[in-house]
This record gives sequence, structure tokens and C-alpha cells, in this order.
Amino acid sequence: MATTFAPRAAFPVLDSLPRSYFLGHHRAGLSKMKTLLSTTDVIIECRDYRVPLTSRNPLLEESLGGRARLIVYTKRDLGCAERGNNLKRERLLQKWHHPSPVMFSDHKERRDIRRILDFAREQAANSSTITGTRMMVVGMPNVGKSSLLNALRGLGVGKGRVARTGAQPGVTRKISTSVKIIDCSEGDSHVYLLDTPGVFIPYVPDATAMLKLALCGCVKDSIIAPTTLADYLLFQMNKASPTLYSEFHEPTNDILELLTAIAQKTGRLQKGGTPDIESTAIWMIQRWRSGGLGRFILDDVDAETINEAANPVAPSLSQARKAGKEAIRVRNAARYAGG
Ligand SMILES: Nc1nc2c(ncn2[C@@H]2O[C@H](COP(=O)(O)OP(=O)(O)OP(=O)(O)O)[C@@H](O)[C@H]2O)c(=O)[nH]1
Repeated sequence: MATTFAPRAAFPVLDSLPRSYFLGHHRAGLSKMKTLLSTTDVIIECRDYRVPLTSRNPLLEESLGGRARLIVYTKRDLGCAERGNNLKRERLLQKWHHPSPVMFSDHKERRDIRRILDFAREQAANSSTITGTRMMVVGMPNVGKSSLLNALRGLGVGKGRVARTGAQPGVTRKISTSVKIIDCSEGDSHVYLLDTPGVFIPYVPDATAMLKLALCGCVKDSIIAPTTLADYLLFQMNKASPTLYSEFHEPTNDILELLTAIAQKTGRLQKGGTPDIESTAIWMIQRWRSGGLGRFILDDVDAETINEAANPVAPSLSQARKAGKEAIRVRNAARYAGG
């Protein structure tokens, strides 16, 4: 008789995982952003739709407060499967951020980009400045800030991409020069946007949060072992639907079993036909990131989890000290790996 599959109820706590990825260019970028705040009218803060709670960086709110703020949840296309649930979750997020407006975007979806441009136009119309409205796009690494800037410029003034984008974090290292996204020739006043480097959270108290952020590409892939990350992805896929990987294997909680099956089916084999587990784990993660292994979100969003995210427990002094040491270790490791 066939046994029914039961997904793991919890993922093991991995205390040895790094909890920081706060690099030199994050710190330098944030300092520069602070100096530009007096000439900035609006902050567009990007967060990742798949981790709406975990991709909140309180540092960006504390350091860049006092300005009108639009929160944009990017990569909506990668987190959307069931429309009903999305609407419920999106309403909760809007309520959380009130009175700041909240939008959800896929950078390739004109309707989403047009909504953000309409917001920018409205801000410009309400502003008395004659030099144009200045906005700054900020957020965690790899959330899609530069892609958003390119999309706004493309639709807003019909010009091509200016900002470099890439699948790994840290493509943008410095604050860009102003890019025009709305031209006053159309009866509006100019709106300019600045791209900024992604800034990571100085210390992530929770190892699971670190796994989520790594899975979404906020930290370099060399920071957490690919098989660990693939195992966490399997845990999340089983929660969403164990059929997501049915082309490779029947439902399982065993990552090595699944990676072996994928390696065999996709030909990722070493000499002698041994499955190349590490490169298969990287392939699996990248395939999920591009939407090929299910589109679902990693955070549980409800009134309680939002409340916890809004009022995080402050790290203790020893955690803060540990974070400092950890940041130096990670910085050195990233430097060594070319990060
Ligand atoms: N599917 C999908 N992919 C997106 C979206 N926005 C950005 N991306 C992809 O996410 C990756 C990161 O995008 P970037 O625009 O370089 O991210 P960033 O925030 O500027 O990254 P940093 O340089 O680390 O600051 C790229 O591979 C983009 O193509 C989106 O809305 N949907």
C-alpha cells in the first residue's frame, strides 16, 4: 500500500550559518544616501515580493526617514500563483505600511510600471520645486532596484537601459547620476531618479531569515553551501506543493535523493557518471529564482507575523558584538571570493 507523503513540519535550526552580509560598499552607500537626503523628495523602497517581511531592512527606514516613501514589492511575478491569496496578503501589507503607499511590481509588466510613474507624476504635481522632483530607489541587494529604474525610464521617457542589472547581488556598487524618468515636455515637471547600491541588514538574528534572503539572491551564492540552500528550497516547495518537482522525483524530504535524480535527468554528472550534487543544487536554486520550480512566497504573512516584523526584538549587546565580528568575517570571505 502506498504511503502518503508528509512534508517536514520544521526546518532544522542551523546555528553555524552566517548572519550578516553587511559589506563595505553597503556601509559607504548608506552614508552617501544620507548626505543626499536633503535634496531628495521621495524614497522608493524596494522589497522582494517573495519575502515581504524578511526583506525589510530597518536600517533604511531609520537612516532615510523624514521623506515621502513609496514601498514597491518587486518580482511579484515570481511570488504569484493563487490570485485570491495574493489579494489578501497584499491588503495586509498595504495596511501595515499605511499611510505610505504600497505597490506590487513585475518590471516587465507595463501596467505596474505605469502605476509607479503615475505616483511620481502626482508627487511632482504637488511639489513647488522648479528644478524637478528627485527620487531615490533603495533596498536590499538584488531586489530589482536597477531593473525598476530601467523600466521607469523606458516607459517614462522612451529611453533605453542605463543601469547594469544582474542575477547576483552587488552589481550596483555606487550611487548613480540622476536619471530622468518623466519629462516636463509632456506638461508634467521633470522627475529624476537615483539608483543606489543594495544595503543588507547588519545582523539577521534568525537563521531561517538568512536562508530565505539567500534563496532570493540577496547574498552571494558563495556565502551559504548550495546543498543547504537547496534543502531549504525543498522544504519550502514541499510546503507549497510536493508536485512542483514531479518531473524529477516523487515527493521526498531527502535533498540528496532529489539532487541525484535531477543530476541524472539533466546530465549533471562527473567522471564515472557520479552525480555532481553541488552544481545540481546551484541549478535547482537558479531554476526556482527564474520561476521554473513554482512561484510562491517564503514568508507566512498574517496579522501576527506582520506585527512581529514591525516590532523586532532588538539584538542583545552580545549579539551586536557577534554581528560586528561576523560582518568582518563575511566581508573578508566576500573579498576573497571577489564579492
Ligand atoms: N522575475 C523578475 N525578475 C526581476 C524583477 N526585477 C528584477 N529582476 C531580476 O532580478 C535580478 C536583480 O535585479 P537588479 O535590478 O540588478 O537588482 P538590484 O536591486 O539593482 O541589485 P544590486 O546591484 O545588488 O543593488 C536581475 O536578474 C533582474 O533581471 C521582476 O520584477 N521580476
